[in-house]
Amino acid sequence: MTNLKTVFANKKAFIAFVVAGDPDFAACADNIVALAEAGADLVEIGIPFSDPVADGPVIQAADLRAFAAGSTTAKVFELVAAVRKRTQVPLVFLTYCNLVYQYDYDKFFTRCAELDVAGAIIPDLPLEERDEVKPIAEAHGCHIIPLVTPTTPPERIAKIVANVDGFIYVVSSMGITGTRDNIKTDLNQLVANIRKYTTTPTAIGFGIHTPEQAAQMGAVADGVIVGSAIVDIIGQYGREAPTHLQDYVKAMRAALPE
Ligand SMILES: O=P(O)(O)OC[C@@H](O)[C@@H](O)c1c[nH]c2ccccc12
Repeated sequence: MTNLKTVFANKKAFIAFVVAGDPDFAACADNIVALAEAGADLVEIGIPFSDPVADGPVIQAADLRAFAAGSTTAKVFELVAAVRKRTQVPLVFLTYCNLVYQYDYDKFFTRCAELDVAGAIIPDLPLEERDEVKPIAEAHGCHIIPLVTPTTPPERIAKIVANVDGFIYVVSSMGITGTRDNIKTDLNQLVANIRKYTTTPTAIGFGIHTPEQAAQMGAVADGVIVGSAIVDIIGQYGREAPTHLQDYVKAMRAALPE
């Protein structure tokens, strides 16, 4: 099983997000391989969900393309199996609570372990319910990646990051996913608050799309996460997406601090 520590070892991490099955399963596998080859250190695979409450229009549209291509959780696991024949890039899932619950926690993380998926980001899993699933994930060697937002109070940050490894997802801004030109949160302060309680790496996501932002956010945290900008390239270029994705990832990676 991939140790997520390696993702952050001796470098800032570039983390790319795609929606599984967007625009179809074959193209999605090619896109993930292209992202990995261009230097993405970790790929977040979104499992399409009918009510993606934290997602903006770009990712919602990708979910719809994936559903039109016949996406189901079982097919997403098949996609990962196909991807695993082509790349060993570290992978995590991003999806919502109900989907994992419905698939069955133990079955879900058993499959993850078999396919070397290092964990899951579940944005609607509250801290209060985390113990329902975290021990099961960990029994399979998988991480539950927690999220900290600009309004999370310090006492709650302490609880959220306790006994967590993998990484901490630092949400840059309130609201939903989507590119933003202005990120106003004091992320130095937010990351400093997190680092008071843990040495687990941090990665900032939500809104990041330009090399300038990658440079700025990469100076604050241990990694940056880009979703909507990548999904937008996939939506725009279809089958031609891989070369465009590679150019984009190379430019973003090059902008990250050493
Ligand atoms: O799309 P953005 O603004 O680049 O943000 C990253 C994001 O797409 C990815 O991590 C993500 C997709 N869906 C989410 C739901 C909640 C939190 C994070 C996510």
